[in-house]
Amino acid sequence: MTPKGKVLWFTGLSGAGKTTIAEALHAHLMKVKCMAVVLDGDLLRKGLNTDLGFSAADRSENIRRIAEIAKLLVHNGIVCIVSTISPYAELREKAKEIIGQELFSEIFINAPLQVCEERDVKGLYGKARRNQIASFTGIHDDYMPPVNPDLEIRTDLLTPDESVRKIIVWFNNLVNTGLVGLQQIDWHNV
Ligand SMILES: Nc1ncnc2c1ncn2[C@@H]1O[C@H](COP(=O)(O)OS(=O)(=O)O)[C@@H](OP(=O)(O)O)[C@H]1O
Ligand SMILES: Nc1ncnc2c1ncn2[C@@H]1O[C@H](COP(=O)(O)OP(=O)(O)O)[C@@H](O)[C@H]1O
Repeated sequence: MTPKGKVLWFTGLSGAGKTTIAEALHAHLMKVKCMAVVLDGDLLRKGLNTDLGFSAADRSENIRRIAEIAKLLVHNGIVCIVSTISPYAELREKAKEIIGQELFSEIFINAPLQVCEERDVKGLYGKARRNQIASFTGIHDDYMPPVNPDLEIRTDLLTPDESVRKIIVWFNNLVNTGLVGLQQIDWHNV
């Protein structure tokens, strides 16, 4: 079968669990010899997207660039785990258009704002509440939850392990029904 990858597009508030789940899922996929990469918005903003801030226009450009990279990767049969807030429905629609509907799955990493704020992994919610950072998603800027995501993970109700397991079960089902053809690494024949 021709390998066809998949873009697993994680969306959710800061602190919802996107990075934690993306890294664990990536580790699992590599363990089972499936070529996978993580594109993390926060990390890309330190390099490729260092010129961008958090205005609506900059978030849109951020998502456009990430979607273009994901498109290149997925067309080479690579599973691409995208981990960005991508707060507006129109941004996620645009990403889906760039990548192509059948290669794109939207995964809502969902925890209520109050839970994310209590976690405050990076201290950013505290800073946002003190107005030390502007346009913070959930505080001064909107987050529009997906209406009909392909999968929703409630990280306030599940442990990180349970969350990753739920995605793996769902993903394995896509593979078994032929909707994803994996690019497997055969280290013995490289
Ligand atoms: N104003 C504001 N709003 C939201 N997030 C902020 C902001 N300033 C900095 N950060 C940090 O940037 C990370 C989000 O980057 P993204 O590229 O995912 O954002 S977006 O999709 O373009 O909206 C986000 O990372 P995560 O916490 O991993 O989601 C934050 O750590
Ligand atoms: N089910 C879960 N899935 C992922 N993270 C969880 C879960 N339950 C609690 N957490 C915790 O929530 C925090 C999420 O942080 P992080 O992954 O950086 O979020 P994000 O990338 O969305 O900003 C971590 O401290 C993680 O241990």
